[in-house]
Amino acid sequence: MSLQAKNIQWSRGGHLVLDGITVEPVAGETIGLLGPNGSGKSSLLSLLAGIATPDVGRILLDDTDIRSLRRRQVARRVATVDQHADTEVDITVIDVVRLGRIPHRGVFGGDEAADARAVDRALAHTGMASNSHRLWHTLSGGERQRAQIARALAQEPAELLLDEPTNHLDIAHQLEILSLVAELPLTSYIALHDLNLAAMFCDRVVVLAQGRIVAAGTPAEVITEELVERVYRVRATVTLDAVDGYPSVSYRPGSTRARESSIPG
Ligand SMILES: Nc1ncnc2c1ncn2[C@@H]1O[C@H](COP(=O)(O)OP(=O)(O)OP(=O)(O)O)[C@@H](O)[C@H]1O
Repeated sequence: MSLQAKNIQWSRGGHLVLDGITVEPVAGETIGLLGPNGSGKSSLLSLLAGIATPDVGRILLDDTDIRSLRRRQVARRVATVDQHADTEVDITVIDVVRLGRIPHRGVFGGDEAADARAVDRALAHTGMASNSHRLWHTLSGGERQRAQIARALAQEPAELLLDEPTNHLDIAHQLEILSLVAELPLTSYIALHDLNLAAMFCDRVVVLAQGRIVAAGTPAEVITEELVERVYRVRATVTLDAVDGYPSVSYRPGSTRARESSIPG
């Protein structure tokens, strides 16, 4: 159940962006979308969010094709945090978080008490309650990212889609944001470039290359030296963490990029 992609194909400008994509998370799982630049991670997220529509295949929200749902119905279930989630308008954190309640408002307004409770819960969950009246331009990158996640949580979604949520964050904030997301009782899809962070925080990972799935499974099954070389053309040593058992990647100088890609088509 949950939010699933079934045999998706999607082209843009005559270019096959995604082909034969099936991802079927169990409710509550954190799914890492991995793959080189241009492999299709953001495109898949936009299809899962219902922002774009596949040419072939279906995006199912539980058992319902997302195409048959109204925008507002989807937004009540699926929240997104974009790579470039930012605002030029200098509003306060709490006003940003309140935007998450828009899908819950009807023509005659919404339930103000429920809105306030959801906003308070989202601020508390992301550790932003004490920052709620700060102006956007005074926030650090990590605080802005937390505010955007709070806005998504105020939506009270069952599914959360995040496109490189750790971009531009220092390592402490990367760990903090991903711990926060992984602990949420939601189904999450996270596009990530950092294989070590994906290994630490994702229940399962899906690796895309040239718009196709080239590997999928638990991080320990998927993130191997062979995979890193085949997909990224980079030599690496992969060891299993002695305490937690997840794979840990150390890169070795001297990539293998010069060789022709052998990614299966
Ligand atoms: N609207 C579009 N028109 C033409 N090509 C597109 C369009 N959207 C995506 N693409 C192409 O689809 C491919 C996948 O892009 P996408 O942004 O999904 O990859 P990505 O894995 O998220 O990349 P990155 O890691 O660089 O963010 C790229 O080759 C991109 O140029």
